[in-house]
Amino acid sequence: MIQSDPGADLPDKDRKLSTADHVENGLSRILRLLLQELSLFYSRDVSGVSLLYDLLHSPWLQALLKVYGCLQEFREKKPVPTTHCAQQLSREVVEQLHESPDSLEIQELRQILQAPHYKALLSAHDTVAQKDFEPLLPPLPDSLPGDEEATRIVCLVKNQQPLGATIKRHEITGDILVARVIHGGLVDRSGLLYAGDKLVEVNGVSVEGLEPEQVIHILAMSQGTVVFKVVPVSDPPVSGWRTVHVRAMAEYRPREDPAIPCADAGLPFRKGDVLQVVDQSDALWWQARRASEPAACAGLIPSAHLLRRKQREFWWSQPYQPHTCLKPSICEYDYMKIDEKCVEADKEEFVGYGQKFFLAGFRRSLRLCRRKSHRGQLWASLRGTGTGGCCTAVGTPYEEVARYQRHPADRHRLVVLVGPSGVGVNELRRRLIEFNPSHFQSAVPHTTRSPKSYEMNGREYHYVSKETFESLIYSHRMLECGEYKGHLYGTSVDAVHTVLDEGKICVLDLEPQDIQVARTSELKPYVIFIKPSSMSSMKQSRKNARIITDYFVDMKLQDEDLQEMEELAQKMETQFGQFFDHVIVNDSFQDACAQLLSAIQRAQEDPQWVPATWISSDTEA
Ligand SMILES: Nc1ncnc2c1ncn2[C@@H]1O[C@H](COP(=O)(O)OP(=O)(O)OP(=O)(O)O)[C@@H](O)[C@H]1O
Repeated sequence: MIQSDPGADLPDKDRKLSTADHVENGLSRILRLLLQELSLFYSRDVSGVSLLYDLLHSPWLQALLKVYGCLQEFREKKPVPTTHCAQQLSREVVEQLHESPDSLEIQELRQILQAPHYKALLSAHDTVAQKDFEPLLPPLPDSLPGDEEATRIVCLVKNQQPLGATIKRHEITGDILVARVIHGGLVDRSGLLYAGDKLVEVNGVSVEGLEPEQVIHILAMSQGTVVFKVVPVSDPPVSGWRTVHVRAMAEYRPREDPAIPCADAGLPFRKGDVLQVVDQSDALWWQARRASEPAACAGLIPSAHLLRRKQREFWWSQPYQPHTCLKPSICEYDYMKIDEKCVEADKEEFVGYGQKFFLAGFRRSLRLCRRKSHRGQLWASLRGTGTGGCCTAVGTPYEEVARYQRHPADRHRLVVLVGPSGVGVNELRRRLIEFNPSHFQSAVPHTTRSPKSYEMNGREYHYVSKETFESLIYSHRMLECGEYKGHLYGTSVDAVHTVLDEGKICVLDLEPQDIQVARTSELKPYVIFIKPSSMSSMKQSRKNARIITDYFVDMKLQDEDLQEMEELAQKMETQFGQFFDHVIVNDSFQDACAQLLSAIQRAQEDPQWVPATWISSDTEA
């Protein structure tokens, strides 16, 4: 039917037409011929042909092809305008029509020629014909004083957003200068003002001798278009900064900072927020936006140096407080006393998938040793944290981060659960492992106490000598450790590796002050904070809950315990929130379990922000 050469099968007459006219109306012609051929099939009722016939016959396609044909024709002809002054010609015609005898046709023609859209059409025609695309600038005056500074007039149309620039007064000259241009703001997007430009006038008002606040007032009062007269800076700053992503390890509230150059331009952030730093050209104030809002206008944040200084000042201004943020345990009540047997006798076996599984790392002695405020001199001295607790008061304010997505062939990331005592960390971890023991597992802890008759080395614990245990601490192979009833207990990095090397996901619970020890490129931990729900719903959901303390097991939760749990959770978040990758509120068990499962899946499969050093050490390795 249709060949690549459309004229090949045509009779001679048509062939001639086809070559002669193909520029003029090629496609319409092909369509017409196609329709002719289709009409044969159409009359024979061949299936699908009617659809094609109707489509090709449709008026819109015909009109489109006509437009296409005309455009092609004019493209070939390269038309030149008959006149460059169609408007003038039209005016003359209208005048002459006034003098002509009146008739309906003349009235109609006059109306057409005087209609605004027709006049606009002729105006556009003349502009194109005269190639008049540039605005005409007035000629420069002949006698320009030699010392006159070149000025620039900048017009900006204000919308609801701020202009996105700050100004300052030059200390010596008193000039009002643009101090900084905020990335992504109106001024930045206009590309017309730069840091260092000198303001001469704002909306026709001279700014000479004015204070920056007075200039701001003029700007605030102006509506719509703002006109600046500026002396441009001789070398506009070139933005050559590499954009970096950082995790805020501290909190910042610009409204409460009297030192910020412009509180409105400040970007508030909380611990753990990931920020994209777009400008570090100023030693004190950087520009950043939230990583989750890449299109947003940037805001001012203190530089790392400045924030560290602020942290130090704040720290010294605080009255001395013993580190009460991590209480050893919940209050004691007169329930069943712990004896040596119940300390060790947690439910550690279960049957799942037709197999018998053993739950290591759930023993009460291990959990109790974690809570002891006295965590051993050796551990404390190696960690440099005294008795543990609020060690991160002054540290790196921003941690550089990068996107990391685990390769399916790589070892799984360690999953760390953290939460105040009694919130349900243990129960959630136990349920997770019972849900799929071939996928989730806990690490087998170490202890210096001797094994009981029914225990097996490497099952309940790795039983080691005190010397071996201490050498593990010295060589930084212990993730956590504590002392209980004169024995050392702890979890080693190697025990975690054993689980990971089996292709499983290792799920640990750690005290928050131990998270930093686990934060290595080797383990790439994903930290989930388990948070208590509101007091009222906890009172409902925890009616049958039982907790253990330093002295009692199966203690019923009282209102004071719930209150204490809530306070402790707040303290943990305030102090260690920067390390939490995810937060789960443990209200209903079912929901919390489902959230835990999906968070772990995301951690292992989706891209996540991790410290940049984890990635660089991977690349170097
Ligand atoms: N969402 C929940 N709804 C009802 N009960 C819960 C919920 N979460 C936990 N519990 C119950 O609360 C009690 C304490 O839980 P769990 O032992 O897991 O706390 P924990 O955070 O591990 O603290 P600890 O380390 O002190 O044991 C248990 O009896 C548990 O069954």
